Amino acid sequence: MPSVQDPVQTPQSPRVHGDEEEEGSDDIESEFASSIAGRSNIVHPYRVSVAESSINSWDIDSVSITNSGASVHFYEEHVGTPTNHHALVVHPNTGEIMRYNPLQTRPINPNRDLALYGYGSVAWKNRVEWKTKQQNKMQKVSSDGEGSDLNDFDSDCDIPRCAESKQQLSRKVPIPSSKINPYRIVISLRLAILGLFFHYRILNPVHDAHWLWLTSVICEIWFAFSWILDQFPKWHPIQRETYLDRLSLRYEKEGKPPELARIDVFVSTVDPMKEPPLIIANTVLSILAVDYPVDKVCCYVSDDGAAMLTFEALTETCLFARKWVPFCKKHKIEPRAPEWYFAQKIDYLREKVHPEFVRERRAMKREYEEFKVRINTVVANSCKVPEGGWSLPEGAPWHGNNVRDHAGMVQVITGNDCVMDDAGNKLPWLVYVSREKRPGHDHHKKAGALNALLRTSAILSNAPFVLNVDCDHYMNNSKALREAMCFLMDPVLGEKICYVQFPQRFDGIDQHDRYSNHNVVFFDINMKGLDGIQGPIYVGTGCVFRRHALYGYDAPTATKPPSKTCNCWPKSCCLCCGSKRKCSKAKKKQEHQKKVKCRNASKQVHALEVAGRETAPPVPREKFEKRFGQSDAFLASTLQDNGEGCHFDMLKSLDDCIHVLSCGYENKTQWGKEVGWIYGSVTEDILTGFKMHCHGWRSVYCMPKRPAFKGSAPINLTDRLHQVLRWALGSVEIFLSKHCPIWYGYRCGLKPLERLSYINCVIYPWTSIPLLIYCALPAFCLLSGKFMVPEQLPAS
Ligand SMILES: O=c1ccn([C@@H]2O[C@H](COP(=O)(O)OP(=O)(O)O[C@H]3O[C@H](CO)[C@@H](O)[C@H](O)[C@H]3O)[C@@H](O)[C@H]2O)c(=O)[nH]1
Ligand SMILES: [Mn+2]
Repeated sequence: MPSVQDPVQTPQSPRVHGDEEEEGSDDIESEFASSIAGRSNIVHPYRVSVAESSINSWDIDSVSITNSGASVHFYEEHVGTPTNHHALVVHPNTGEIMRYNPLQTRPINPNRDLALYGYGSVAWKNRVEWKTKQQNKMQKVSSDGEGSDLNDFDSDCDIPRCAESKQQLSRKVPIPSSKINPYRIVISLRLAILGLFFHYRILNPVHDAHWLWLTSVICEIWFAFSWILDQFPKWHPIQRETYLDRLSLRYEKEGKPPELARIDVFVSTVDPMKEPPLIIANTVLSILAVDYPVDKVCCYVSDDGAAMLTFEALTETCLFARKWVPFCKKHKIEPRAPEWYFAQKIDYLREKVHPEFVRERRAMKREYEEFKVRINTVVANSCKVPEGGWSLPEGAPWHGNNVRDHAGMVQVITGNDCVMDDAGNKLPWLVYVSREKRPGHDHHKKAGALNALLRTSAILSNAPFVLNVDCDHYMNNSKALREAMCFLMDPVLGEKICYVQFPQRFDGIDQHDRYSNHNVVFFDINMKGLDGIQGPIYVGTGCVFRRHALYGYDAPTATKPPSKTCNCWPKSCCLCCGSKRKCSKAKKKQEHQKKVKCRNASKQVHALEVAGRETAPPVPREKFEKRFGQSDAFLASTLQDNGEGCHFDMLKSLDDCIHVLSCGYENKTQWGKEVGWIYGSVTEDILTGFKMHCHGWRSVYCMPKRPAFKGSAPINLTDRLHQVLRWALGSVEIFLSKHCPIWYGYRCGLKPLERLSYINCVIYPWTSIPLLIYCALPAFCLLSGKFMVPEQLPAS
């Protein structure tokens, strides 16, 4: 029996603002009608198709038809079902109460060209037919023009360029000593005063109120300790500067295909009511329009809500991207999330903008308004879930009808040249993924979702780098990926870097930042300090990872041979070469590794790697399976040369994807323990970054002048308190787990000061206890008539 969802009670995803401006009405029906009038070529969702097709209709009849003209037109009476089986809904336009038959399933937009929904497990279209069509299309595709206008620098002369292309891609910018030294002096002074203070406190107990004195001293010691934990990692902050032009010179040589590394972008969403589709659409659009070679970017959206609304919104987004992406690239606009771009006011006269741009911008703004109307329509329609749930036009039910119990879904919405933009260029891949959910399984929230994406993307695109963003964090700087590559692709320093973290910046926060959403001390001071030690902690979004580090491998050690024998990534090097010869360097390394005491955190990795080298090929499969699970496709991908483009059989890959998305896949594997995002805390981000640092990796904090990502922060007190409480609980979970930085991972790659800062991260919620007690002490003093310091000062 399918679950019954009462459409009257289903909360509606908030409507987007701004779409009423142009149409002069706040009414969905009229928005819809006027947009139809303006754009006859757009296929619109349900309302019209309902009137046209009685088979797929909503079968809604009016209960109190007083003035039923419009509604009768839209909602047809269903005679087959008794009226007591009908559900009641309020008509969005007239406000009258309607009935509709909930037992009918309703397909997603049946009028749209089915190919636009892409290709995957939720596709109803004949797969073979689709494939042939795509192959024909692929043959017609001319080479793509992307990458030529990516950097605006002058083409002065070639010789300096050559020299420049060999230079480092980034550098540390020292913080002027005039700034940092006063800070250090103050810290030292405070430390000295603290010493004197405790000298006095400990040597002068209060004899008639010993417990009062002792409690207060314990609290004070705790405060001093947590202050030290907080200050010391800030001792040596650094800043960094990137050279995007050198990156381009090195990896985008004229006349050659760009050699920039491929990157998979992970966007996670869970609840379309809390994370409205328009927000996700903006994030996805900013990613699709990124300033990076198109065939090097794949965007994966993980939908833990398995919502057809999200899926539909993404297909709409993909349609709009065909116009939006060429516009962004032509005019090099920032940011590439339309909502925020159009929110910027441009003074055309003062900035002397070209009239053609003004015209195109206006036209694009209109397109965007219409896009918003379409998203609103999808949102409005999604509130009327029929009892049988959503269905696909061919009659099969939508897998996600039961959010807690459904099969995995993968749908490549754009990809394999399936969708070109209006300028005739390819669009980056956009893949919709919803992992399998079954009752009784622990799905591990965001970490579980990201691990599922990590496996799926390994099978489909297997890019060596992975960007992770929350669905409400759009890319504010279209060069953000290039910024990250200045570190990760640096020939000297790059190999040791596991991730590049960008600061979290937020829009829409009140002027005084009353809930401290900006977290200035953390993002502008602490993280810079950590960058001077071993690297910033991972904060869950706006972070570009090395896939290899996510697989739980150790950072390359200093004894690593300086040059690679093949064009592949460390560790898997020997495996993927398929060579049986054991070069002397490799032997030396093995011997060295035997001498090195096995690192606590990575015993299995070492075992696997050493075994892998000794017997390559074949790879010791059982060990691999114990670590990564049983998918052949996934195991093969871990050994693949990451520099290669992806060639795969779509049909076979989708089956493999469904396999790795299944909820039992991680059983008896190292996923969430040593591999991928680590489970065991709601702040999976801190834990995951911590494990990487324990493996000896370094991370980098990148703060481009134009903020790389911007997100939405909670702007009401309840949400903010919930968020802060969740973070604190996450820290407590880590503190009480085996991964507590106080005792975990000694004799591994974690530097002592970095450890201090992680200890600070997991210990801070406990400060609430001494704080509470300390605040209560004066009350006790009053009640007991005693005091916590001796009442007579010691005789001098
Ligand atoms: O079962 C789940 C739960 C959450 N998410 C996604 O996880 C992200 C973060 O969740 P949210 O509820 O927005 O948490 P916030 O407190 O706003 O997020 C901050 O804190 C989290 C925990 O430290 C980090 O993971 C985030 O990146 C960071 O932005 C969102 O994109 C969600 O869609 C899932 O995909 N599946
Ligand atoms: Mn969030």
